[in-house]
Amino acid sequence: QDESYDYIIVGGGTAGTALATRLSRGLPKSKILLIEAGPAALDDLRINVPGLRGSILGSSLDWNFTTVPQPSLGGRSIDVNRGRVLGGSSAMNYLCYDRASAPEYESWGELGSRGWGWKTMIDAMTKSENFTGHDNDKHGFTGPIRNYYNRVIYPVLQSWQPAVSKLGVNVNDGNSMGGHPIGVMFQPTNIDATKHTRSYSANSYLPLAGGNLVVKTNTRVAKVNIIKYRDKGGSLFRATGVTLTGGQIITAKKEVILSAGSVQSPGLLEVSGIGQAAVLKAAGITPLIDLAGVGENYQDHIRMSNTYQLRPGIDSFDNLIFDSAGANATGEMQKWLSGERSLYEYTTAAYGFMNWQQLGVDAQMKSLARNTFGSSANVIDAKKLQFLDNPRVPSVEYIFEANYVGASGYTGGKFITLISTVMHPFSRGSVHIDPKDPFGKPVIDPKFLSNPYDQRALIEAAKFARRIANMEPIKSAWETETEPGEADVQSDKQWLAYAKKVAASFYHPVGTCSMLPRKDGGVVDADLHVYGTTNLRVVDNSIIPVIPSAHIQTAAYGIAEVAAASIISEA
Ligand SMILES: Cc1cc2nc3c(=O)[nH]c(=O)nc-3n(C[C@H](O)[C@H](O)[C@H](O)COP(=O)(O)OP(=O)(O)OC[C@H]3O[C@@H](n4cnc5c(N)ncnc54)[C@H](O)[C@@H]3O)c2cc1C
Repeated sequence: QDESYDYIIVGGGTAGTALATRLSRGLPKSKILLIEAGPAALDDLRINVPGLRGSILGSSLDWNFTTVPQPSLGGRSIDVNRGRVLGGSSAMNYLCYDRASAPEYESWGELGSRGWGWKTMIDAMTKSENFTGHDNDKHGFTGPIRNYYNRVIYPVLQSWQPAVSKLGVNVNDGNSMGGHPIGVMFQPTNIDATKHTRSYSANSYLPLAGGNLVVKTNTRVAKVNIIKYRDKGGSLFRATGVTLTGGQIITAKKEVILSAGSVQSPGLLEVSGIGQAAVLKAAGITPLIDLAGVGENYQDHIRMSNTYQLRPGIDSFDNLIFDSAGANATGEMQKWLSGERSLYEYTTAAYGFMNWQQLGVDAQMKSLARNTFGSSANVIDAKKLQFLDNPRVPSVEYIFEANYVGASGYTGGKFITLISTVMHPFSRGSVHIDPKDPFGKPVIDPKFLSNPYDQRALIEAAKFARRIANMEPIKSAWETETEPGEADVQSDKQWLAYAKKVAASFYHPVGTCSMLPRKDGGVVDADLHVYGTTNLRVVDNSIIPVIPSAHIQTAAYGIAEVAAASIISEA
């Protein structure tokens, strides 16, 4: 006999798990099903120990996607890691917990989605937050996701604010979470202050769920089942449920909600008959709704690193990552396991969010952007041009790490790394089903560095990172720039060649089921309903129309909170 539920949520990731929890509490009489392709891994130390962040990349808990070869990156294919586990990418991420500038969330409403904006998102993001600590910043204190400022800070990181501020950049400590991220600062991390474990959707939202939520793990949805029916206004489509990869059909009496993330929600729409007719036909799928935006508008942050070998006697986190069987690492792990203060609590702490004025290249970056995109008819390009005129909106992010995060591989020693990331690259790519294997890995083409602005932005950011590294007190901490190397890379031509060789994703794909008017490439409306359907929504980071200048887990939780409140109020 077929199973049936009121609401089916596809994807037990960051947003999906948060949404399922809230719906179960807000709609206690409804039966809710959350389906996750990966396992529950609530006791997995690689997830729970903050300092082991990154260690499930490439494992069976990672979907291990890659892009198609990127012509502007010398034909390299770039890894696209995504969590395949209950909690999704919130189980795999690097625990950076922050928010973008207010005008960026405001832009969602300005682009045509009524009700969305800074107020909506800050209320929702703080609803999901449970901050431990004292500062004057904007926080939530009663939500499920716990966070604090790292209590383990390597001494070398204390050189960050003094060095960067010598270049004229404002210090913004304890004041960057309320829509004003510009400056140099420490930021929080999503660690539970009581146990010093990662706080993520599976261990922080899900325990709050009601008994009316059923969670199926290790269960993959093949497609959404959709029927056509006639309404007074014409044809509309209705989701009746889902088909699992084994062929089982599960019925949804009220709604199906896709929360499979920016890389997989578009493909689920496509195999279900919603997307560009040409893409669907090539894969042998009968188009039901010809929706041009599905899988388009793929935006991601692009980054590169400058690495510096430390002088003898200056400590770093390296041996805890690269010599995890060594005496220091095993001793620190033992401390963590017995609840003592441990270096394995360390995560990213020191950040900088800057505009081009602060880097001293404002006029040239604006004119390059205008010359390249000034006549673009695309609304996202136009919004990014506006951001360049607003000094509140960061164009570059820096992370200052007390360990090696380079491209050529760790070969021993102690390091600091400056990671430079472009916040609003103009490259917009796509993700679609593979016509030869529609249920297999998607075809991902972010079009990284495919325009002169993005190229220039990355190299100006990395050049400024070198200037920072050469300011005291950072300069006294290191003896050699190992990547890219001052002897090898000096001219802009050399910087660009190096960027093409090493640039990578910062794991923030968005936009592939954008919340925009349909005419502008939208896939969902302001209620997150897929255009042409009555009861099929997308609730995850794929709906974000313009990539924000932040790490984006807070947005995923915020989107889930907004969606939950609206679904509950409509029921
Ligand atoms: C390596 C890495 C590091 C990151 N670091 C940070 C950071 O430090 N700070 C930050 O803010 N953000 C970070 N991010 C980004 C952030 O974590 C993600 O943007 C966010 O978690 C995405 O949430 P989501 O709900 O959109 O998707 P996800 O959390 O990825 O959830 C999608 C879920 O759907 C499941 N799924 C997919 N297809 C199916 C199917 N057919 N059937 C059933 N289930 C399915 C997946 O297994 C997954 O669990 C990082 C991301 C990665 C990958």
